[in-house]
Amino acid sequence: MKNIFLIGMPSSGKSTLGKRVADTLHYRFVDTDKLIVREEGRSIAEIFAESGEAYFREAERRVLRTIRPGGNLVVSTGGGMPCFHDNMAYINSTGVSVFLDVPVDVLVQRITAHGQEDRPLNNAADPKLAEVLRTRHESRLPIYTQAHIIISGETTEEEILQRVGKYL
Ligand SMILES: Nc1ncnc2c1ncn2[C@@H]1O[C@H](COP(=O)(O)OP(=O)(O)OP(=O)(O)O)[C@@H](O)[C@H]1O
Ligand SMILES: O=C(O)C1=C[C@@H](O)[C@@H](O)[C@H](O)C1
Ligand SMILES: [Mg+2]
Repeated sequence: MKNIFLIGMPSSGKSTLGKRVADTLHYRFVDTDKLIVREEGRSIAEIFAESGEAYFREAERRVLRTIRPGGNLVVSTGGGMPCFHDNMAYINSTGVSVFLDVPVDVLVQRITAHGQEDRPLNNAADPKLAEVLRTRHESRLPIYTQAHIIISGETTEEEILQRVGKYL
């Protein structure tokens, strides 16, 4: 039994699909953004504004290291988590990683449609949102593509289950 980590850009569906995969497999579900918010007693936007991004990235590093191999967990990571410290190496040694590679145009549509008030680095009101996301996607790809499994395009819970099953 292995942990399953979902990684990818903001709004790629890590939290939504991660919960569904966990329910189907009867695994526990962990969302690292939510763990940090609970631990800190404040929103991600507040953490960034009051303590800065470096503080948030350190909290991510710490929370990630509470996850041990073989925990039967589905972990939805924060969008930037794999790209800081040596988090991607830790993820890959602690479970199976799945990169949800959703096109940036789709991310923009989702963020604009649903609003993401608590996401300081992808603000729906930013007129340059598409440009910002495109640049970030490109710079993060070398890390995201270290995942064991890469699923390109909009995906489903079934596809994730099938690809993980085949990989294992
Ligand atoms: N496969 C999908 N098809 C259509 N909409 C989706 C899909 N997955 C997620 N969404 C929608 O996109 C939005 C963002 O999804 P979600 O919160 O799961 O992304 P995330 O990767 O966890 O983002 P973040 O990094 O900001 O936490 C939600 O409103 C969700 O309903
Ligand atoms: O892409 C990012 O760097 C982020 C994504 C979110 O999940 C949050 O972890 C936070 O808003 C930062
Ligand atoms: Mg999420």
